[in-house]
Amino acid sequence: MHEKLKVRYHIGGTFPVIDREKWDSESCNFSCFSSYTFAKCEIHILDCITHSSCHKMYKQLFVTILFIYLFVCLFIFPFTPSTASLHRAISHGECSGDSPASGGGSSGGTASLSLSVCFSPVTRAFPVGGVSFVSHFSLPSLKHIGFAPRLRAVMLRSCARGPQDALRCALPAAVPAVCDRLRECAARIPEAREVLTILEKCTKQQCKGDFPIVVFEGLDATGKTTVTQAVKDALDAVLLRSPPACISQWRTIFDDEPTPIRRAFYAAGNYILASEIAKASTQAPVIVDRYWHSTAAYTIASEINGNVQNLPPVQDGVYQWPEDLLKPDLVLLLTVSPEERARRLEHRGLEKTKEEAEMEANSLFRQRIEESYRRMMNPACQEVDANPSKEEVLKTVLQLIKKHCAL
Ligand SMILES: Nc1ncnc2c1ncn2[C@@H]1O[C@H](COP(=O)(O)OP(=O)(O)O)[C@@H](O)[C@H]1O
Ligand SMILES: Nc1ccn([C@H]2C[C@H](O)[C@@H](COP(=O)(O)OP(=O)(O)O)O2)c(=O)n1
Repeated sequence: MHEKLKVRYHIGGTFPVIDREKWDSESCNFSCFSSYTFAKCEIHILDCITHSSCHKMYKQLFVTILFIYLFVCLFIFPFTPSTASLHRAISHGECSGDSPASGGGSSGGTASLSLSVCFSPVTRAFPVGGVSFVSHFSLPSLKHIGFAPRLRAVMLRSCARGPQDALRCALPAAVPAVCDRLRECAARIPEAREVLTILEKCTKQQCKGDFPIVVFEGLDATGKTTVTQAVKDALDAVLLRSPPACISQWRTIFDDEPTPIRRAFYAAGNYILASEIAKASTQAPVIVDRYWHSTAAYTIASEINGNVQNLPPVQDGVYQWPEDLLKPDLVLLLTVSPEERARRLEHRGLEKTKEEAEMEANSLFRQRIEESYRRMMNPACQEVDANPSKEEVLKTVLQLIKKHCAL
């Protein structure tokens, strides 16, 4: 009964109407993508109610009472939500921490934050447009769904409890979410402000040119650098890599940060890269070494523990390409056997990053990354067996590019 609802929110703007078919009209349950949207969902609910087909008088009366109610809650009750009190609200069932959204339930770390919608004695008394709202929030707890900016930080900490919630928080899959995350840490990490400035300049030009865009993905030492260089030479293409050069000097700083900040950096890198890709694709074919699929696959694999069964189910929203990010024409996933990869890593002899060391020690982590890559959608990855020699891999890859792209 829980439908996944991607909530778009516009604080202070015009509120979109919720598609009421997405609602479970019995209990008014819905799922939202992240704890960020928690407070804002309430706004949608209001909007939904005001746009419902209920009798005009009912509507006006309801809206008036609701605004009085909110006014009282926001200004009469002390507005000091604490992590502890929010936890209390959650554990008392006023909002539930997990749901069977996307079919995962709370098992295997696939639950997402779901809020049982909550409007009170007031809405309970008003069955509106056939939808009777279940009262889950008591009056005092309404202060937790206010509009103060600091509430968002509280929400973020408090609601990111299950692995799936942590995953949603860790993977900012749209420019506003990336910007928010960078802004949140900019006071502590000045480089975040620099990334933001570059990002804000870049998000405008996102229209691709006529030449194809081909992305190469895969674990470390699967041969991406080798093959992308060879393809660039063979096709006289432009070779770009993520994170792009203009921000890669700050990579070591962000690599030492907690996952949500670290991934916000890589996500920002993808959006910045997108504008470089767009520009380059007007001149020549573009070859890209890592892009969104890397950000998503590494985030998912590091936020979920255990074996691949614990990953969010196939078709889950985390595997979707962000709507506001320039799409490539083809994504090739290079895979090699663990033994061959180990041989190549040893042969390459570079110092291992913390993540690479973890990958060597933990083959499950490696498996989770590869499986996440395989589950990515729109565009999905086309797998390439990269075990053979460099020449053979290049030949296979060029054939695939010719087959899928207009060249
Ligand atoms: N097809 C291949 N066969 C054998 N060795 C390879 C092949 N492709 C790459 N290598 C070697 O494996 C190592 C890792 O390759 P690299 O291109 O740096 O991988 P990545 O960019 O994916 O980390 C390098 O030493 C490279 O020369
Ligand atoms: N678009 C990108 C690119 C890299 N990342 C992350 C994923 C991993 O944590 C590292 C891997 O980068 P690394 O430079 O080691 O990759 P190579 O195998 O050297 O090409 O960077 C990302 O999240 N998003």
